[in-house]
Amino acid sequence: MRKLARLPPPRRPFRRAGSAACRSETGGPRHARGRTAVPPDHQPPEARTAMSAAPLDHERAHLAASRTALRAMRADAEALDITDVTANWVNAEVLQSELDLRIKALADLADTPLFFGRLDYAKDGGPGESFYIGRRHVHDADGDPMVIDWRAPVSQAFYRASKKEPMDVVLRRRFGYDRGEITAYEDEHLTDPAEAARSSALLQREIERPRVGPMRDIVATIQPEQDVIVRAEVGGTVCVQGAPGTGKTAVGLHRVAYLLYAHRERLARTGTLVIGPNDSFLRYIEQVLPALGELEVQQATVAELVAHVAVRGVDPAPVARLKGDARMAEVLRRAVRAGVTMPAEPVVVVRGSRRWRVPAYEVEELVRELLERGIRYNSAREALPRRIAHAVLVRMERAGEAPDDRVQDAVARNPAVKAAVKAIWPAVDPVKLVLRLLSDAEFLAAHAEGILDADEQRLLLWEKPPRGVRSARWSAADAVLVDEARDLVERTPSLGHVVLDEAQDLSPMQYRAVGRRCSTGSATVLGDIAQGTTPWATESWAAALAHLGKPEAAVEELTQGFRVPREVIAYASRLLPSIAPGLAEATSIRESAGDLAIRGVPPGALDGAVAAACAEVLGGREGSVGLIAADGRVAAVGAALDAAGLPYLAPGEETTSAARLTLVPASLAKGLEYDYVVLDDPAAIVAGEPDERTGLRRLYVCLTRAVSGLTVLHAEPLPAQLAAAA
Ligand SMILES: Nc1ncnc2c1ncn2[C@@H]1O[C@H](COP(=O)(O)OP(=O)(O)OP(=O)(O)O)[C@@H](O)[C@H]1O
Repeated sequence: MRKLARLPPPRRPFRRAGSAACRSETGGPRHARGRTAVPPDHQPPEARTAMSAAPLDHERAHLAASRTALRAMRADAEALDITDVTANWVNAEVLQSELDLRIKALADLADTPLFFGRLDYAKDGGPGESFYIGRRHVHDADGDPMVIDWRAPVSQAFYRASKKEPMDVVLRRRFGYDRGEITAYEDEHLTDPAEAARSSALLQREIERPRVGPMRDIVATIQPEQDVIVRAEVGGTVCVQGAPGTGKTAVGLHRVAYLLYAHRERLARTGTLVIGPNDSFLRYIEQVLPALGELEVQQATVAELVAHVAVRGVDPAPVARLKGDARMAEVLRRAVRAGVTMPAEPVVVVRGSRRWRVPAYEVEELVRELLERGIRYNSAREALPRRIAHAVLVRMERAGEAPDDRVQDAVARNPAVKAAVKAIWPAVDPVKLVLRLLSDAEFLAAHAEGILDADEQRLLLWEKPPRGVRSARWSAADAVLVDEARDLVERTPSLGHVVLDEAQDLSPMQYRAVGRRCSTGSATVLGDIAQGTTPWATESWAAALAHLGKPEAAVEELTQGFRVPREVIAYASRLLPSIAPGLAEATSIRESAGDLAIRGVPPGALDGAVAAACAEVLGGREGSVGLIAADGRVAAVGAALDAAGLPYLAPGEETTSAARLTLVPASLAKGLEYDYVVLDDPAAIVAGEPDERTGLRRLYVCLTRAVSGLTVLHAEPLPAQLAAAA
């Protein structure tokens, strides 16, 4: 935890009340107890035979017993008296807070199924062991498992076993729930050649459940290709390229939960961090890990990680792009060491009646050696006095003295040595250094020579140099430069694991900033090249991973889409040839037709039409509704909603069954999803960005936020790439 102290204070610990009720209220169709939740005519014969009451009663009894066992585990934890086992109050405090976390983690959430699956194995040709798979481990009074944690090795087969590779499983059973009660189950006999492979209706129902509130966990329905990423080794960095809605964020969060389970001690020491693009996104995802019992994960934006200066300025795109260029790292490296000056005078140390003289050329050798070793600036600065002291000690020994370590320490602290070190290796303030680089043309030229051309150097310089650190209008990219300079001076502590979401938007210098926070750990890098909407967005994962310092990372691709209906993703994918020519269109597990409506309206009638479309959707459908509009149109459509008497939320505010409409500026739509999306004026969204490709990418992001349907309204002609589809 010490290392985490360098991060901004823990953000909203993963806690929030109020979503549970709304989840159960929108938990899908209601069915009588004991009946499967899947309409009978959609069921294969195997599922229908599984509807008989007896097995359901058996499973419900196991659920009730598991709940009782969980309550007993919690009561045990609450009853623990730690006064006798702790040596002092500090230990007691630490132990008590761990205990409190455990008690919290053992809470039984009434509407969250304690287990969602069952695995049966065979033994000697007869029935063998069977395991219930759930969100957390539950054991009975004898310590025998009632429910196995989904992250345990045993549970892997639940996600990966198939007819082709049954992994010794004879039966996989999935449970359907309604408000915490088992209402259905579905069996797959993996070793039965007569049973045809089929897709799971329960799985489909779970995936298609209307969305309200923050992101949910997907433990019950993780897909085999996702599971491979979730359970990848902690030592290696994994990069996931995936089209919108393929589950990248979900996979990243479940990976953290998995790693904390499999390597809890190590990661508790070193820490884990989830990095997201903005605050609304972080609020949207913040409940997933607590729902999985993980409360100790930090989350931050890149801007928060590098908040060493107050950011008040905005760079024009070409300037920001240049400041984010990896070449800036070399300019900074040179500038940080610029103050190192070779000595002109010997160092003379007086001790008692003797004077010891280390000639200038010998001190220079020591300095050069430290420079070549490439250690951090301050480490070298700390090492130099000891090196000089060592040179003095050698002379003492030659003169017949027998100095010990204490003498070396004393010499290193001698005023003459200190003064020499101060002159040779002066202290560097990273903020002042960057300030000087951006305001002093000569200083910049001296260190950028051969790296940046004259035009680039001009671009970097502030038009009017600020008077000091406080009055400077620092930009977001400047803060990253300061972070780099700080790391050159003193090593940034590394965490055990970092999940970097929406990674495609980072500049090379931002990748470096994230990379130093996992330099001795590993990372999960998630993104989609087609959704890159910054002027410096990465064009290739190989380049991004190299800047991150993890060039060896494996790049996996997810192509199965869980969010966007087929018709909508096909429409949005019309943009792909213009925005990311190499990328394939995502598939969709959502088949239903009629999810897409494109409506042209007369000029002047757009605002009213948009409000009317929102009212129509709110009246006719359940789930959340997102109205996405170009940032410059938000005020106008907001006024239209007000006029129509439609209250709305801002992104990141939690939707509930009573407040389902959110007005989302296009710039904040990334990573979010809404059950139904009304999209205002695509042309304005494109025009809101500095260039057409970025505009089309922004539009691609906005078009792919919908879970069950999308209505596009436009008064201006649609962008040519979309018009073809319309
Ligand atoms: N295996 C799964 N089972 C059920 N739902 C899933 C599964 N995988 C993903 N989802 C759901 O699909 C939706 C999209 O997932 P997610 O936001 O993680 O996708 P993404 O790839 O990060 O999208 P984007 O690129 O748009 O940010 C979420 O609601 C998520 O819960």
